[in-house]
Amino acid sequence: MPPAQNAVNGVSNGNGHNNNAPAGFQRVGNGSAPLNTKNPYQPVGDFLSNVGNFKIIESTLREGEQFANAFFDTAKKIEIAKALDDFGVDYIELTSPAASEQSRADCEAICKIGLKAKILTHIRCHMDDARIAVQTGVDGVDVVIGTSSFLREHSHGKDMDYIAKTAVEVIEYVKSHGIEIRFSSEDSFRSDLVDLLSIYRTVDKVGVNRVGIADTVGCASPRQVYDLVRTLRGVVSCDIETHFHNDTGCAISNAYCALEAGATHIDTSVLGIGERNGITPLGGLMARMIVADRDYVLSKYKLHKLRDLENLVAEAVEVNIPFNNYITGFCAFTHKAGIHAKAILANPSTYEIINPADFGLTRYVHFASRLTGWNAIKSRVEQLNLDLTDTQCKECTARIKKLADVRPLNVDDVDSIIRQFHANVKEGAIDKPLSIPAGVDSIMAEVPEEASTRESVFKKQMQDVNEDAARCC
Ligand SMILES: CC(=O)SCCNC(=O)CCNC(=O)[C@H](O)C(C)(C)COP(=O)(O)OP(=O)(O)OC[C@H]1O[C@@H](n2cnc3c(N)ncnc32)[C@H](O)[C@@H]1OP(=O)(O)O
Ligand SMILES: O=C(O)CCC(=O)C(=O)O
Ligand SMILES: [Zn+2]
Repeated sequence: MPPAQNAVNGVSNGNGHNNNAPAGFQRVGNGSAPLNTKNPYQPVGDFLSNVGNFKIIESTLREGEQFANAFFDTAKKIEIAKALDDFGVDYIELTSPAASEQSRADCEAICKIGLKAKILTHIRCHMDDARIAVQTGVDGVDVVIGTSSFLREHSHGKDMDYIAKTAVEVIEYVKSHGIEIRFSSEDSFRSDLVDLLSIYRTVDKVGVNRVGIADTVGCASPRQVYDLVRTLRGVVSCDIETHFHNDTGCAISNAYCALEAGATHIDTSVLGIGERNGITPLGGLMARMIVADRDYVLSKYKLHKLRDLENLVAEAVEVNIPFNNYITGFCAFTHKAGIHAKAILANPSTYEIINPADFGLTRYVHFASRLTGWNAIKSRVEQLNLDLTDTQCKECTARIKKLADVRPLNVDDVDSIIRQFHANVKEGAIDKPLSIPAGVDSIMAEVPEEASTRESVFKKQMQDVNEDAARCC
């Protein structure tokens, strides 16, 4: 193992977890955390908060199928359902069996696999859909109907009295088949609050298992979410599910605020795929929640399967994983600036709130740039099993930076400078000018201006780092 790995792995956070979490990091919400330990990242919590006790309704096979690029054949749906189940999601939501003959057949097929996760299907608030749904073998039915004036007028044309009457009919019918039932108002945040609370109270009284709040157009802010969920928590006794679109970039924070306010279930999809730019991504939610309650998240979800799960779905819908994706983006755990690199090598908690190892991933120190510093270069020198004094490392770093001021470098360039510098030192010829490493010119010639190509060049460099076993830890 290269010395730099020891340097990083040897750090203790002093809280009894070998997790590189900030000192004093403590679990909250389970009654086991010492009350006198203050954790600055501790969620704002009270007895209604479910930040440390939530369930995931995974909707890649329902909301995700509404993503513009999605087409899942039966085999792919089964593969994704099994992967989600293996990851540990609590529920898997499937497209309405009323959508098409194949949707119905696929729903039945997935119900027969015998997964641990409960299987749900998602239908309109209509007896015709309910009749089809209960025949599929699902564990639960998610019923939805728009309650905002936009949707009441332009989508289904029904008033609140009709909605309440039909909702009660559908709920009682589904319940009579011994199947779990959820009632949700579509476009909840643009609906009248009195209408909303009234319909939720009605369905709660007839024994619905969950009510759902949906930010269908992605307009809600975290504070609005908190307020609505907290108000609803005081009105119904059943569970509260929430569903957040990401049009204005709040899907993860809204999910988190919903849990703080007392919601019990969060809808997700892998990579956030769904209508328009989608909903709360499963991986992003995991990133948020592991910071809030690491023990709970690790006890429920196989986080090291996240990358494969995302790759599976990304391939199925023919998209790339974004470079800045939560957790699995190619530079999510790469540290570049010298100040960061030095501190990371001393203790990863300095610049990381999430431990990549929790997700089976690795952190990297990027040292082939003019922003590098002698500590990063020293670590690389040690990885290369060379011996240079600190003063020599500083001199070598100065030479690397000089070249990096002129052109982009890759790992081979830096290694070549280090090796040549080392050879000169051993020859006693430290002042000998370094020749420009072979290949730099041709590498430069291959680097066009577009950021996307730069990303792929950097990606390749990071792969090289990986292959060279130059991992930080
Ligand atoms: C916000 C969301 O993502 S909700 C979930 C969206 N999911 C889907 O739409 C599933 C895929 N959809 C489909 O396959 C089709 O739209 C079907 C089978 C559901 C309906 O198809 P069609 O009968 O051809 O109707 P179409 O799609 O053109 O219009 C929607 C119909 O549902 C009605 N409707 C819309 N929402 C609801 C609702 N929540 N509850 C009851 N009826 C509704 C509309 O009034 C309209 O019926 P109408 O044409 O008789 O007025
Ligand atoms: O059923 C729900 O709660 C959500 C439906 C949906 O996808 C939405 O409103 O965006
Ligand atoms: Zn949605």
